[in-house]
Amino acid sequence: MPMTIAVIAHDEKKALLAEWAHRNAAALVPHRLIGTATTGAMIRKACPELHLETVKSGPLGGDLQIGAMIAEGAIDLMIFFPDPLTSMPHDVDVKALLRIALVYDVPCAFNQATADLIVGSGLLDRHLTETTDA
Ligand SMILES: O=C(CO)COP(=O)(O)O
Repeated sequence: MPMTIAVIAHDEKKALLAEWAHRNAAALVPHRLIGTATTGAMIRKACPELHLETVKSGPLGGDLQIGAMIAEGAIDLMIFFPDPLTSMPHDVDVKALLRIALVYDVPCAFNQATADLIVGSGLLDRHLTETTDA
């Protein structure tokens, strides 16, 4: 089955995430991506072939929408490149997203190195061969 993968980045890291998605487009294309609005728009521009839907922008509730999807069991993997050097008006939402991802044990990558390890592990490809009733 395809995975549902949340893709989120703060402004300073958006180009990095778009570049990562472009570099890993072949592995990502069979899966469903859910991005916060601005991150999603940048990824869509870099890789139009990806199946990407968007929620609201992070500061307008997008992090919380993705958090709610995590609570519902609808997110299999989260790739989130946060900016650790800039204060955010929606810091509490970012914290809530991280907390709920930990509560539900969602596999997460917070930088390019870890995102590469996850793709390199074959997790995305393995998931495709799994069936719902397996
Ligand atoms: O703010 C974000 C994550 O906290 C991301 O939101 P945008 O992708 O809309 O910038």
